[in-house]
Amino acid sequence: MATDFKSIPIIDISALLAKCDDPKMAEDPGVSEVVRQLDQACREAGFFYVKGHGIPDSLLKEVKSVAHKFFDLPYEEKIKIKMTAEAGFRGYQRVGENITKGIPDMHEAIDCYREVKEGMYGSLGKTMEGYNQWPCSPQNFKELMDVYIRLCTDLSRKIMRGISLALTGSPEEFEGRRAGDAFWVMRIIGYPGVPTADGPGPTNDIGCGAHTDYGLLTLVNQDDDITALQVRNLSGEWISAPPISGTFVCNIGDMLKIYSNGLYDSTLHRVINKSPTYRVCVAYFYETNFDTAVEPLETCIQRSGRAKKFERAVYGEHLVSKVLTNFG
Ligand SMILES: N=C(N)NCCCC[C@H](N)C(=O)O
Ligand SMILES: O=C(O)CCC(=O)C(=O)O
Ligand SMILES: [Fe+2]
Repeated sequence: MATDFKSIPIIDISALLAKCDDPKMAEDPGVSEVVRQLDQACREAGFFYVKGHGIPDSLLKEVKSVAHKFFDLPYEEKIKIKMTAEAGFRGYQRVGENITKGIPDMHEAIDCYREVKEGMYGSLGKTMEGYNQWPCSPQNFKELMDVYIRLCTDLSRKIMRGISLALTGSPEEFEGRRAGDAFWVMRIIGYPGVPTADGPGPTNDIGCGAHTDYGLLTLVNQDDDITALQVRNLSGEWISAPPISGTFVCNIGDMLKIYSNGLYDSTLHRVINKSPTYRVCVAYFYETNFDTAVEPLETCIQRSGRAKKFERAVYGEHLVSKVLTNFG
């Protein structure tokens, strides 16, 4: 459950990463300290920054820089990779195309998903079947994103081992049939700056309306210098998550809320770019296996000292229902 947090904690996870695949990791004092901080942040805010994550700052910056270059291209160029239902909702969407709670979001984006081959998940996976669409320009776009996705997947798996220890005492609860074959989503997002006297700008200022994320854990790589991401605390105040160079902003998704029986919540957040400058964010979403049925973990039911709070949900069904409402 979220509390009345006023700021979002920063966690140095290097000690966790160092021992992450060691069978005795749970006994390591450095790991235990990271796990304690993860648990506190997840209970209090559902949001935290991570540093000491091992992904080079130069890569974080390059990913945002190619995103800027893509969004700078003329519309005719960007629309060459237009998102369509036939492509499994992969590709470019223009400003206002994504809908949150009935209101068009003032962002444009490229949506990417783990590949879903024909028939892979039967009728459950049909909507998401397709291949990612990559722009020809900037030239190294796909190669760079492939590397980035691989590193984010590995990092998320390791953070989830820490979260698993915090919730259950075992590092492995989110492996195997739960998330051993993790589905992932990546959104490369651009938020126009506020209108200026001499040019067109967005028609409202909500870059992305209040929402929760869908899966287990999100890694947000946001532009330096613009504060736009806001997180809602228990009293309904919006707390800013300003950029901290070299870090990821991490947050909990709906599937982890269910697994934890509400010990951790998928916190509401939104994006408002009030600056005159165009803002880019690359959000990586680490999810369960596509066809996994998610339900509260027994240890979490016990620890939360109450009955099962959520019904089982199939991640793929949750994703598909979101995608279909996002794009009407
Ligand atoms: N894959 C994720 N988490 N995407 C987040 C997008 C949030 C906005 C979307 N229209 C919504 O209402 O969910
Ligand atoms: O732009 C951001 O900082 C966050 C975007 C976000 O919340 C999302 O895409 O789910
Ligand atoms: Fe989000």
